[in-house]
Amino acid sequence: MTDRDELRQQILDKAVVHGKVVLSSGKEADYYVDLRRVTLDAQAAPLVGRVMLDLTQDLEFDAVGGLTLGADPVATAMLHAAGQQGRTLDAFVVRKAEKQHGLQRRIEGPDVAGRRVLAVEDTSTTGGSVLTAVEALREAGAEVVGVAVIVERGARPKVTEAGLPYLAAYELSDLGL
Ligand SMILES: O=P(O)(O)OC[C@H]1O[C@H](OP(=O)(O)OP(=O)(O)O)[C@H](O)[C@@H]1O
Ligand SMILES: O=C(O)c1cc(=O)[nH]c(=O)[nH]1
Repeated sequence: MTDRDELRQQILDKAVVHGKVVLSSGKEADYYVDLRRVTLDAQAAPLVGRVMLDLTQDLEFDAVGGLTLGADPVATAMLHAAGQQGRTLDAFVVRKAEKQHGLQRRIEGPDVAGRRVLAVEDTSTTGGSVLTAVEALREAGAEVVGVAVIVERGARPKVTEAGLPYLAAYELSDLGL
């Protein structure tokens, strides 16, 4: 089995939950893809790193991250997978709001100013979360080269309208949703 097939199976086994849920946008849905159960899973997380690096191989970037919390383990999985391939890739975390104490940073990790960065998400539905991260990254002086998600749940038009390449490892149809 390829990494992509294996990760797809992990998502189906561990992340897809059927039932009424309220989404981040406030909209209701009949199913949820709880990718934290995959990105924080010992067996699945290394697959996340490799699949997402493979997905984004044509983009040039040297740091990866997104809006906390869903994006965080995606970024660190990519950092570790890149290291195993002999490549240096930093990660960062975009806070939902600037920290009020300490260094009062909105983006944590190595500085992103002047660097080419990739914005990631576990899943993107309206694109609101990832575009919030993109805005914060641009404000911090980073060049956002694209957006990559594990599961595309509807955000593609909004992200591409914003002029960014949008890559998804899986479409809902890949998961039978
Ligand atoms: O495309 P959107 O409509 O913005 O929805 C997708 C977002 O929703 C989830 O996070 P959530 O807002 O539940 O927060 P969390 O990551 O802190 O759990 C998910 O991890 C994405 O970040
Ligand atoms: O839109 C969301 O909030 C959302 C959908 C989904 O399937 N999974 C998730 O973590 N968030």
